[in-house]
Amino acid sequence: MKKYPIALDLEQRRVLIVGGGQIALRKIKGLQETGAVITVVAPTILPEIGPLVQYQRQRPFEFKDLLEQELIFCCTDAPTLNRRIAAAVGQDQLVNNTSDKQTSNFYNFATITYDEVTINIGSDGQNIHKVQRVKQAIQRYLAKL
Ligand SMILES: C[C@@]1(CC(=O)O)c2cc3[nH]c(cc4nc(cc5[nH]c(cc(n2)[C@H]1CCC(=O)O)[C@@](C)(CC(=O)O)[C@@H]5CCC(=O)O)C(CC(=O)O)=C4CCC(=O)O)c(CCC(=O)O)c3CC(=O)O
Ligand SMILES: NC(=O)C1=CN([C@@H]2O[C@H](COP(=O)(O)OP(=O)(O)OC[C@H]3O[C@@H](n4cnc5c(N)ncnc54)[C@H](O)[C@@H]3O)[C@@H](O)[C@H]2O)C=CC1
Repeated sequence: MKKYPIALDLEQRRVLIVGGGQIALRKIKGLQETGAVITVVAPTILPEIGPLVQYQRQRPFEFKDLLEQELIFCCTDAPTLNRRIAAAVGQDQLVNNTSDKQTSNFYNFATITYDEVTINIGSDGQNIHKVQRVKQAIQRYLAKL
């Protein structure tokens, strides 16, 4: 099914990141300056993550962590757990399972910021490698303007 691209206003919205490794860090970096209120839950959390989030719960995920969260990223290195979390979200919650796109109800774009213009590149989850090649080609083009 085709996906519908939108730009979300996340100011004061609650975002949960399950997992505290490299992929979690990438998603958290993408959330900077959106005004989102970010909670991370994981037994081990990269030290770089601390200054970038509002709340850290240094322990394994519990299902009650989902309560009142609006956007959820499953970023653990346990694909079965990521899938169980994605399956447990409510109808009004958005979930991105980084280890199984079939269970996500949204994806992230690769983004280029060019002054006030944002260029979002995506493939509806079809081909991340092509997305990265196109991003590089656009960056080379913009560098020449
Ligand atoms: C479905 C999706 C789920 C989601 O939303 O997370 C997804 C899935 C997968 N990614 C994989 C690999 C990598 N993804 C990245 C990076 C990014 N991936 C992002 C999005 C998405 N990736 C969503 C689809 C977006 C769309 O196409 O519409 C970006 C755009 C946004 C973000 O995640 O923040 C960010 C770009 C940052 C930038 O360049 O700007 C890197 C690079 C790195 O980690 O440094 C690698 C290592 C690549 C390598 O090996 O070089 C694999 C394994 C593939 C394989 O090995 O074959 C899968 C699984 C699969 O495709 O099934
Ligand atoms: N969407 C994408 O672009 C990509 C997704 N991935 C997926 O992301 C996953 C994570 O990758 P990395 O961040 O590199 O792994 P990592 O090893 O750096 O981090 C894993 C994190 O999961 C946490 N974790 C483990 N069990 C947990 C539990 N019960 N509750 C809460 N947190 C728990 C760990 O404490 C750690 O913080 C990979 O296994 C893979 O499935 C990997 C590459 C690209």
